[in-house]
Amino acid sequence: MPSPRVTRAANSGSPNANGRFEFMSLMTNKTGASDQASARHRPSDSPVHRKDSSSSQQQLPEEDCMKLNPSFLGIALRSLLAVDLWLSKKMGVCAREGSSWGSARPMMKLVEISGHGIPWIAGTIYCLYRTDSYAGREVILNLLFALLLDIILVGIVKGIVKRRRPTQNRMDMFATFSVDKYSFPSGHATRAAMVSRFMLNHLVLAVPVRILVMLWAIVVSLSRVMLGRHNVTDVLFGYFMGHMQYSLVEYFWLSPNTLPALFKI
Ligand SMILES: CC(C)=CCC/C(C)=C/CC/C(C)=C/COP(=O)(O)O
Repeated sequence: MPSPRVTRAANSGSPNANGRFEFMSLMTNKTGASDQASARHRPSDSPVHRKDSSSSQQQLPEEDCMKLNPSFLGIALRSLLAVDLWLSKKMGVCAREGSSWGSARPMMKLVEISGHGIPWIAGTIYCLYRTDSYAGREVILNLLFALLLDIILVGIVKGIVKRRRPTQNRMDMFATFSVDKYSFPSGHATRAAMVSRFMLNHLVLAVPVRILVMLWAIVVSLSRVMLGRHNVTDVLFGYFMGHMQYSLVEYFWLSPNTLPALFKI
């Protein structure tokens, strides 16, 4: 004889202490535990597929987790974004002449020019023209390839992401493309990371010069946030992307065999 509790639940469909309807336990009693497990996996028996499941209380815990995860990710991303904006604003100490480190703004703009694409590309073409050694020409040609690749890849990502520059930024940068109204990723950070790694791996440099090259890359990247041009995440991603670009250049290294005409001296 069924217990009064089960009979009442079967008739009324009222929820138990867990908010789960008692007819679930009734099904277990009739068919056994293994049947309950298989019933869970039958789409037609699943609360999600049941036409009359108007209440979200009927959903199984696993499904609740699947629903909560995206919102958890959303909250995490929104929190990261809030920290990013707050930190970037705090670090933008040279964003204006009147900012706390406003007097350092002209020096930061010189650092900005030192990582700009035009001096790097023009300087590399000049060195390519002046170099008469075979090995030197190979290295410089690959540096030129790296710089052009950097401009293209950064332009593509900026055009896809379309993240606006921080509100504290003054758009007074020299020689920009239309995509440079966007801030993600920082083109200066990608270039600084890529060029510094390139120089450290392909030029024979004394230790103090190697340290200077590393410091230059870090200062150029840091200056993007200090000038208010970028958020911290734009620069961090840019630095990472610069390293990835360097690996790409190594992979597709142009040799005298690939471009023989350019190596005729
Ligand atoms: C030969 C050639 C196509 C040169 C173009 C060089 C050029 C105008 C690069 C843009 C450099 C720039 C302003 C990048 C923006 O850097 P962010 O760090 O502000 O993203």
